[in-house]
Amino acid sequence: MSTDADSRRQRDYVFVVNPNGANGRTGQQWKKMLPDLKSRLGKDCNIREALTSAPLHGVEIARKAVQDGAAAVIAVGGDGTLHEVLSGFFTDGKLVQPREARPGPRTALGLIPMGTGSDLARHFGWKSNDSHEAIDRLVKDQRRKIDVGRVQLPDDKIDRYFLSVASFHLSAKAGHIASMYKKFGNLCYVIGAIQAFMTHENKDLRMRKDGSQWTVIPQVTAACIGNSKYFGGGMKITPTADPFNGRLEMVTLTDFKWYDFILKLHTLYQGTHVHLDKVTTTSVQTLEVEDAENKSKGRDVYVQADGEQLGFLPAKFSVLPQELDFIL
Ligand SMILES: Nc1ncnc2c1ncn2[C@@H]1O[C@H](COP(=O)(O)OP(=O)(O)OP(=O)(O)O)[C@@H](O)[C@H]1O
Repeated sequence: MSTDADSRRQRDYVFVVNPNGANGRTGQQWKKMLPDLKSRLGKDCNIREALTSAPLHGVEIARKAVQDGAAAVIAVGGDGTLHEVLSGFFTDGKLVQPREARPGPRTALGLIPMGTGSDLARHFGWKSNDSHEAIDRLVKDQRRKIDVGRVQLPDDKIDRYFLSVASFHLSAKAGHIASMYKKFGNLCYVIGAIQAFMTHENKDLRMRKDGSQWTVIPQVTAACIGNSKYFGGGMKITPTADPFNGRLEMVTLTDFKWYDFILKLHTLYQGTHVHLDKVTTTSVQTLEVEDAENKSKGRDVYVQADGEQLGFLPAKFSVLPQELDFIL
């Protein structure tokens, strides 16, 4: 039997805000939008505000909210904040359960996009930094089960999940460098790519797709595993990825030289790079990857997901099909 306390808790909407996102703009915009949010949503649910105090704090806040039986946990910030909140929903590849069984739908994930890149918002055609549009979505509360990508690294401290794109080698190193230049807005991704290329070497990597035979892929420049289409602040890197089809789209760039990037950069933004000779595409449910030259100790092939640097190969990528209620 449900109690008054249960039904109140079911209506908790927990907003996980990164006050330092987008160079501090997220915190300012959040303060501005709060009165509108309270007046449009506050009648039907309890608005709980939780500001992150450091990287990875968002994982903890989200996990506790799911365990407490919140109706929704909403990431307020960029793809990095969304990545943390999403990762709080899972442990060991399974959805975290509420401490006490309760009636009603499971906790849903929502997003108010206010980051630098906001690549997941781009996939859905949502505007970044448009609080009115974001509140509309929360008020309508249309939920759909979305696929969730998972990345497992032997050394990573936490379980990692992604909704946009995970990748390794040049793209991941570029993303890592870009994160240090967020004050330049979307230009940070160009700076990241140029700097990463200066010390980059294409590498032979061993890969195993969907549990089949291991194969060496020679001279890999970068490989991207997309649950949705965009990364790097608007590059349409996995142009046919669909977060509702139960699979991940993999795009591998091999044997790229520095001048290929200059000549072909525009194709990455248009999504037409998949037609180039040095690019292959496939769809996967799991992918295991290791450095063919230096199987266990190599710390030079970077791995990222949703723009967050996670560590280095070896890594395993997989999809949890239609696992999570997402507010569209
Ligand atoms: N309170 C905090 N102080 C410092 N860093 C934080 C804090 N909370 C979260 N972070 C870190 O800030 C990073 C970036 O956050 P976020 O994604 O919200 O903004 P962004 O980088 O500007 O946007 P995008 O990821 O869309 O480009 C994440 O790596 C996250 O771990």
